[in-house]
Amino acid sequence: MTAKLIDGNATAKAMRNSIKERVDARLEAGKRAPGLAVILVGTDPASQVYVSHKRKDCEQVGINSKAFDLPATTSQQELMDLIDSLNKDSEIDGILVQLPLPEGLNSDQILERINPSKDVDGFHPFNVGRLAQRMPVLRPCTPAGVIDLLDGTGQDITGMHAVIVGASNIVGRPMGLELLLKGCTVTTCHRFTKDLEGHVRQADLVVVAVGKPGIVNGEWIKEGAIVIDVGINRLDTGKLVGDVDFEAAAERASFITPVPGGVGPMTRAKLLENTLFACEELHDS
Ligand SMILES: Nc1nc(=O)c2c([nH]1)NC[C@@H]1CN(c3ccc(C(=O)N[C@@H](CCC(=O)O)C(=O)O)cc3)C=[N+]21
Repeated sequence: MTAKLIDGNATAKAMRNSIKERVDARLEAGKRAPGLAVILVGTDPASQVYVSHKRKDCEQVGINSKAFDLPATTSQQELMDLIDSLNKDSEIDGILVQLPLPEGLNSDQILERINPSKDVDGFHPFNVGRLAQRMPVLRPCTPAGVIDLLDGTGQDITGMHAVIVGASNIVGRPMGLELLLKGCTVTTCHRFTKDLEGHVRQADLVVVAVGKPGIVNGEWIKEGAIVIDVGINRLDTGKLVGDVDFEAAAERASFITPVPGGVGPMTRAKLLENTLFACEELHDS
């Protein structure tokens, strides 16, 4: 392997430590702890694991997490009412609705109900619009975490041709906005893209967020390119892998994120940072 590994675990840990210090300083100054409401609807096992991680992360840095575990039979109206009450709750700085929601619930309508100042996922159209217009407030956690990882490499990505694979609302689209803001020339590929290989071969920076192991062949990576793998796929063997064929990509890349231990831990750390930001800058200032 010739690529340097981008260590998301270490970067996330340093970020949590600094968040903890800032929270402790608040408490010493007699201010309240930041509060995060974590809402889980239904019993999807993967979602249960993710949510329990997020709650532990909060505990570790001194953020008060308030758990709402709702049955899969919860109605749209009940969930909307819960959001309304959390929007009004002065102890709550962030509201996280774990996705995907069970079938029958309209997640777009629910996410749009969250007060934009409590939208610590950065999914609300207000926050996406602010980012699109170069005035970010709360930024989507995964793309913002990727930017921190890129900053950590010490490479200047200004003017790079960035190719994003995947155009979801939660990663691909905001990732393009973040990279534009960094001065990249951005290409976004998606299910209708005709020559994925041709685009990836041109990229100085590749960000892959599809959720399909091997969607990017490692041999497509240009010599010296930076590779960011957002995919998290559990194989039948139990092994976690990303979307990029890691071994072959690492032969060519200059920097590459591993899975696990790359982007995932940063997504979680950014959620904590957004919650503290909402508390200090949007609610308690
Ligand atoms: N409202 C909402 N916000 C989210 O941010 C959100 C969501 N819903 N639904 C699900 C996805 C997925 N997601 C992950 C975050 C961190 C890891 C993570 O830390 N992964 C570890 C591995 C953990 C393991 O071993 O399973 C790693 O990559 O090293 C994984 C997945 C956030 N999501």
